[in-house]
Amino acid sequence: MELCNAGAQHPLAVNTANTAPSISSSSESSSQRYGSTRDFIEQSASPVETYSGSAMPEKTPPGAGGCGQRAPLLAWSNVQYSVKVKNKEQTSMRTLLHGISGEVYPGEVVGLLGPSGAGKTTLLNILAGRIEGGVLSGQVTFRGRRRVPGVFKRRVAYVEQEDMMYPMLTVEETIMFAARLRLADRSYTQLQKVERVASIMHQLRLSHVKGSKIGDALSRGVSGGERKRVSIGVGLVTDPDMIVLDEPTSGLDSNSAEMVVELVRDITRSRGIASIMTVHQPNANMLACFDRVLLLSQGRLVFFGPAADAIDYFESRGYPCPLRQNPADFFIDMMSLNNRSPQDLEASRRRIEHLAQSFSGAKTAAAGERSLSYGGLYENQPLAARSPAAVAAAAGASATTGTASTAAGLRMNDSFYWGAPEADDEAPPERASWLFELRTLAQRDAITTLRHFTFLSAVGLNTVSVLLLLGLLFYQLGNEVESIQNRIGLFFALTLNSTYGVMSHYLYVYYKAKDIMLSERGSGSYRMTTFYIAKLVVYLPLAVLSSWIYFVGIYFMAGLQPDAVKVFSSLALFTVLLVVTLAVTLMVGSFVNTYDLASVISALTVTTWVIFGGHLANAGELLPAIKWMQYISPAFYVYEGMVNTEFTGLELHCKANNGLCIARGDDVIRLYKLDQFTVGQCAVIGIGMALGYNMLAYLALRWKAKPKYLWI
Ligand SMILES: Nc1ncnc2c1ncn2[C@@H]1O[C@H](COP(=O)(O)OP(=O)(O)OP(=O)(O)O)[C@@H](O)[C@H]1O
Repeated sequence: MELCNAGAQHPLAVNTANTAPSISSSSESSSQRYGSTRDFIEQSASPVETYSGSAMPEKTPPGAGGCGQRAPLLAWSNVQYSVKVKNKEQTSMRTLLHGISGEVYPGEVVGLLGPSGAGKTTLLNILAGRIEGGVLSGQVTFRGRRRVPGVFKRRVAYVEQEDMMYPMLTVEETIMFAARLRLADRSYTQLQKVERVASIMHQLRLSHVKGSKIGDALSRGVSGGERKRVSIGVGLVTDPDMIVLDEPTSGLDSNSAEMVVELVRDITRSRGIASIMTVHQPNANMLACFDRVLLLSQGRLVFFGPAADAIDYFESRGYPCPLRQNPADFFIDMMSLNNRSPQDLEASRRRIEHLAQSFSGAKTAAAGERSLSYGGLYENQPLAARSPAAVAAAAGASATTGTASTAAGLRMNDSFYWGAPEADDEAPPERASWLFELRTLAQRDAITTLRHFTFLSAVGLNTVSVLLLLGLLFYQLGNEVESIQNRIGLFFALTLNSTYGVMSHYLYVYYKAKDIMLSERGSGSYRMTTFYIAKLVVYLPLAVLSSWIYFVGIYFMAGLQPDAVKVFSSLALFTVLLVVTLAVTLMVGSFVNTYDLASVISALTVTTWVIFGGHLANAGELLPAIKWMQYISPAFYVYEGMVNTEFTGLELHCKANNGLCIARGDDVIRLYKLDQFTVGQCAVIGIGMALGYNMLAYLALRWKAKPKYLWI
């Protein structure tokens, strides 16, 4: 593939060198004085090491005849973003971005640089279609047209700062599952997916660790740099048009950080896609990987152009870069507020204001002289052709043909721009079939759950300890009248443990999975129905089997009625309670944003169920005002059903001298007022609750997980 833009002349180079005399006069001296730094940046843009694997096709922008008619892949103009902030008792709007414009071309890497709090992540999120809340204005176009959210999010890979991946999956499994979920099973064979994953691992230099686990703070896995590359690999499986990376180097040592940035540059060039990334403090090698840098300070655009030109530009504004200082550090110093003293703060404020206004002025001047630094004819040219002469010629041509441009210089409706809209441009890429997606998610959940050692240990420990504790506490109850209390107590203990046990274990794993889902959901990776049902498919058998083990064991250790119908009835009722509890766990987990709050709410829910479950207070003696709570407690129906099953037909032995004697189990049921519903009715109500709570859990998930991003 022909690479067009390496070391290209850029709009700002035109601005600084040709539109303002003061700049052009200083540019020569600056290149002499800072020749080494500038040369270094330009020369460090090393040739691209491409991978010629066939699994990832190269991109040819529609409507563009290769490099001859380049147009921005993504263009943004006058982007303004404000949020509501509370200051003591007053609420006011704070503007985080002030009318930012720019564009990124296929094959180009743009670095967003600026001091902390400059608005880099905010701008990146807006460009990636991931901004929530606040007031957003301006215009962003993708391939010359307004973004269609469903299409855009599947054509753009967003690599978050936090790597959201399952720590127990291997590198290969992580990328493979992403491929299986994001590539339609009708369009790609398994072999093609395997080839694509291999190609991505090769390109990202991950092949040697493909069998290593991702790992996390608790379990050792691949290194930070490798993990970041896996995140990038996950984004690449759909063969996106653009990669957006938020701080891909954060937390990495300089070697790993450089490698990540270099790989992004190589992939960008070799695949002809575009990349935008925020980087906190790049070293000179990393800076050299950016075709252009967008410098932000206090939400204002300070510079946008090749890094090498930024040195000239800063000098032309009276801020020369000291010899041998890392230019990125210099830019960030120049753009940072200096809080050391009120005077320093004021001086730094004035400097930032000056830089932002100068750049805005340079752009306006450039636009006035028709060199069109943003949008306009210029963008239809290959970057290499953007010499001042070429630009001037193009501007002249524009004048004669009367080409229209918008106020921001973007020619959104020009068919020359990206060619006529293609039918499939607006259609989201085909997705995996529902069943295939469910199978893949269930498989991934099964692997991650079964490899979750802490979780499995907790479940196993709970099963064994409950079996031993309750089995020994209620060992061989017999049929004496005293066994009434023990039988009732045993069913209460079983109800209590099944609910608390399931909630505490599954809420935790669900939160981990939900965090990853929310991140994957942003890319439209899969449907909510498949995500939810996969959870049930994996969690339910595990919860049921582990609980059955202690239930059956305790049943026979306690010597409850060994009648097969009674055993199965009690087991069925117990299972219904497990299903309802899991559904409520998923409902609370879906609805509540934080695990801490969810665990408090779920503990409160279970406690309420148990209090109104018919054991602690006589079911018939409750105040009418709170009696209804009994009827919304699944524990009440299951407890009543199990007590009914056990005591029906039970003959009890009364001691001769004991004045009080209840000889028939049926009388016990009446005494405790647990005869409001038959066993069958308890089961049906329990099943109804299971279905209802599952439905509510799914709706809560849909509602909470639905992205509420702002689009312009
Ligand atoms: N939703 C919000 N409400 C209020 N203030 C916000 C919100 N989002 C961001 N900010 C503020 O806007 C400014 C820019 O934030 P942003 O995260 O974009 O900066 P940044 O340049 O990425 O910083 P860093 O390099 O430290 O991550 C910061 O001062 C931040 O506190």
